[in-house]
Amino acid sequence: MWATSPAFRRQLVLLRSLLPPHPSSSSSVAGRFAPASYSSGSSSSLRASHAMAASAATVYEADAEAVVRRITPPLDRARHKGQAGKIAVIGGCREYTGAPYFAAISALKVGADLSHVFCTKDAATVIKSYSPELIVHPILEESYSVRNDERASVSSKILTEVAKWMERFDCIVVGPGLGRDSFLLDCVSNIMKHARQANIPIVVDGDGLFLITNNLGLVEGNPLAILTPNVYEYKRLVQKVLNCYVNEETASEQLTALCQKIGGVTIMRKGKADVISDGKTVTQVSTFGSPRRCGGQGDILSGSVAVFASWAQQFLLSNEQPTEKRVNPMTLGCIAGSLLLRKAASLAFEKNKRSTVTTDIIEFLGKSLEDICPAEH
Ligand SMILES: NC(=O)C1=CN([C@@H]2O[C@H](COP(=O)(O)OP(=O)(O)OC[C@H]3O[C@@H](n4cnc5c(N)ncnc54)[C@H](OP(=O)(O)O)[C@@H]3O)[C@@H](O)[C@H]2O)[C@@H](O)CC1
Ligand SMILES: Nc1ncnc2c1ncn2[C@@H]1O[C@H](COP(=O)(O)OP(=O)(O)OP(=O)(O)O)[C@@H](O)[C@H]1O
Ligand SMILES: [Mg+2]
Repeated sequence: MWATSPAFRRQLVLLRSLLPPHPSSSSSVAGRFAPASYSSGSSSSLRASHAMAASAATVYEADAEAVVRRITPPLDRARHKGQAGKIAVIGGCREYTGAPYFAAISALKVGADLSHVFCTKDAATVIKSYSPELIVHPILEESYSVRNDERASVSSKILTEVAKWMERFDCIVVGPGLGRDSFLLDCVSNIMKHARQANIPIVVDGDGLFLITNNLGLVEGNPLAILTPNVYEYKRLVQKVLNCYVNEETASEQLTALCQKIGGVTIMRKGKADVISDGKTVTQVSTFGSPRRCGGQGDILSGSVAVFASWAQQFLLSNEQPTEKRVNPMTLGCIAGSLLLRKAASLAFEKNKRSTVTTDIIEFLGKSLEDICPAEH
């Protein structure tokens, strides 16, 4: 049984060791963890359901605020530009310019220093006009703009152009507003392979999930890959990988199985609660956000997760925990990103009610982070 396995116990210890000591510190696991359904999400430890004796896919309610506080780097005056993170979004085509913009600007608003967008030429001018803060590379091409006999050379030119930048990025987000053009997706597959070789963490969302669902080799066995499926994207993944339908009664087991079958990846299944697994533990963030389901919230999430995942990696590296004792930084990134989006959505809804849209939520990312983790303390 996973719940009683040494690896499971190690994960519990790791999650605890990352977080600050609990005021009512006790050696018992029960003193530190509580069933997910009892959790307010505001204690200083990660809470779990049914403690150690629980079933294989026990779901933990993360103390997401503690995670955010822990991994967010201080605003150290000695730091230079770039040290708080350089993020790239691969997405943006004729149809979609909002999604890559939301993801890239959210990365900046959360605290990254630089945010790039690699998109098609059609999308680039539009995205630039939304914001001068973003660095926009109009390099992707769709089938309609490339002759058959030019495809190989255009594809290799695109890869060369992105590869020039790749090593500088702390995380890339593949998919928001990417579209599903076959030539463009082939080029993006090459970019993903290159990112993997360079050990760059990668958040796969939107049409990036469409791409990998049909080409699992792009993420198989990659511990630096985070998949953030919505309800449709999850359904497609489960059907493709597990060859069955989504079953809510065995939801956490199914999520764990999905991660294990793909191998090594972290998956955040978005919904009423965001449920996160790396195939070993299952954690959820269920802090209430907003009842508005306007399009684009997943894009904010992917940009935010990219920043937090890179901060979590840095945090764990600089705190020198032995490898076998490390919490998965990708999981921490998902937990933090989910909480921040939900807090911002809640504040935006309080102000705008039914008219709340994605840009309103982005406006509150700063305040939400400030409330949890003040810039000056
Ligand atoms: N403001 C913006 O720019 C925003 C842009 N956005 C961007 O939109 C893109 C799609 O993401 P989404 O979330 O709408 O697709 P999703 O929920 O999987 O599917 C819903 C239904 O639609 C269908 N379908 C979708 N795409 C299709 C296609 N190309 N061609 C054919 N069918 C397609 C799909 O059908 P199925 O695939 O199941 O057959 C399902 O039934 C993605 O790049 C995202 O980032 C969003 O982030 C929101 C804000
Ligand atoms: N039923 C729900 N109740 C509460 N929050 C939800 C619900 N569904 C989604 N969310 C929140 O909205 C965020 C975005 O999830 P959603 O399923 O809308 O993604 P998406 O469809 O990929 O979004 P996008 O329109 O950006 O593509 C999730 O992180 C989650 O916090
Ligand atoms: Mg989406």
